[in-house]
Amino acid sequence: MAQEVCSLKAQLKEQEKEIAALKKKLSQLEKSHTSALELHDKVRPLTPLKAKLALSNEDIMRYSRQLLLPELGVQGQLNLSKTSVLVVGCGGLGCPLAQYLAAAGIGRLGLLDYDEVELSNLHRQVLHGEENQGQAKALSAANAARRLNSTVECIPYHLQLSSENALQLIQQYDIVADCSDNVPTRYLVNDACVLSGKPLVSASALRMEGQLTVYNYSGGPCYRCLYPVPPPPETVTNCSDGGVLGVVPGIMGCFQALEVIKIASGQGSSCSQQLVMFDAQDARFRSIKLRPKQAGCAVCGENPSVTKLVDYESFCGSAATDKCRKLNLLPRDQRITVQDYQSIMDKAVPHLLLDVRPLVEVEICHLPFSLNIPLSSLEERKTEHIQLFQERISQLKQQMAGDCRPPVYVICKLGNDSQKAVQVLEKMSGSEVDSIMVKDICGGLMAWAQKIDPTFPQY
Ligand SMILES: Nc1ncnc2c1ncn2[C@@H]1O[C@H](COP(=O)(O)OP(=O)(O)OP(=O)(O)O)[C@@H](O)[C@H]1O
Repeated sequence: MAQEVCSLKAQLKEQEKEIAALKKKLSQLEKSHTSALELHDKVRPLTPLKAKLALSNEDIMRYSRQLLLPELGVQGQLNLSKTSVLVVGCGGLGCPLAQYLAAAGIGRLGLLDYDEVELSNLHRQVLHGEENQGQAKALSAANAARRLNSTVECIPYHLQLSSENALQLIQQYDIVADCSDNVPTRYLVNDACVLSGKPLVSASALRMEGQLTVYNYSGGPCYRCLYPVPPPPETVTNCSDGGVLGVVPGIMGCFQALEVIKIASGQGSSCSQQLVMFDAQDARFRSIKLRPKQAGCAVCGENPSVTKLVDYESFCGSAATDKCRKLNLLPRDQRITVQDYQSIMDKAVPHLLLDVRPLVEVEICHLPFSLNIPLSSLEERKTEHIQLFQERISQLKQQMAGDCRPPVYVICKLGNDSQKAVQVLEKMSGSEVDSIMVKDICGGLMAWAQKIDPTFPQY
């Protein structure tokens, strides 16, 4: 009895400790979530930004190292303090951009993003920390910018920029920075900037490369002058498909901040009608002259056909929130679900599992006993890969000891490349390779991770 009481008391003590730790964590979380900034979930009119007539002693101390530059000086700093900038997207580009604009003393910073912070963002979205996971990116970025410089007015917008709100929002700012990652948003921001007469500092980053230009500024072209027609959605790669080294958007976001600061302070940008390209592999910047403003441009030309914002998702054939595009290339009977494949595995039905991802992804994770032949090798009919495939099919045939066609199940990350691989193999079946029965596994390894094996890594 006494022993039982002792053990219960010990358990109680342990639980009290856990409760105290949880209370501490809760209060820290509450503090970080309510830290002074009001999160805007719709567009409201802003009061005009007050122009500073002179720098305070504190301003002089804070900005002394940049005030010493003849290119900036006191007037340039005062100009910065009366400029407002809207940052569209608080991700890989938006974070470094907002950080340097806040540090440099921009007057007002609108930080807009519909998304929340995730663990896979942290390698490049440097204003967010581990404790911000699940928090609105706009709020997390605004809190971080304010910690850096509390004299900057930061306005977090937790909303998606759309045809309904873009003009009202953009009209309230002096300069717009496009830090988004999708084609419909690029057209939307461009058109809204042209219709409101605002300069647009635009950048992008993918893998080991980045690009930057300034649109709709000092008589230069707009995005539509260069790209009148959107690219087919299936040709567009984003960071979650193609990957990106965190430093690359870091460099491009800093470059955007530089151009914004030059425009805001009155020095002007030399990136209008110039495309700057950064190659991280060669550590090289190159600059090419772009075509000038086009008289026939649909939005900034002489007789524009776009005089108000349109439906950009229909125009581009993709949505701004499409994190991963799902293609539907095959009929239902050529596809199986991850549950079907699990039962094939459980019943030990003889088959070949073909993983068509690039080797770099297979090294991150793969299912056991899969054969890796990247889609590109199949498309190019790489001899050594085709031979390897043939060998595995012959082994499978021997194992099956019948005259039916050996089943091949094709898998990739999301179920898009696997469908393309099925189409390639279908064409090869019976002529270039032995006759096979080939099917795609719907949703790929990410569906496997979500529906079958929660311990399988999601990347
Ligand atoms: N129309 C839009 N309105 C508001 N925010 C947008 C819009 N389009 C894109 N964004 C935001 O722009 C940011 C772009 O950041 P980034 O390119 O680093 O991609 P990400 O979506 O965070 O990353 P990942 O693709 O790895 O999930 C994202 O946070 C995204 O939510």
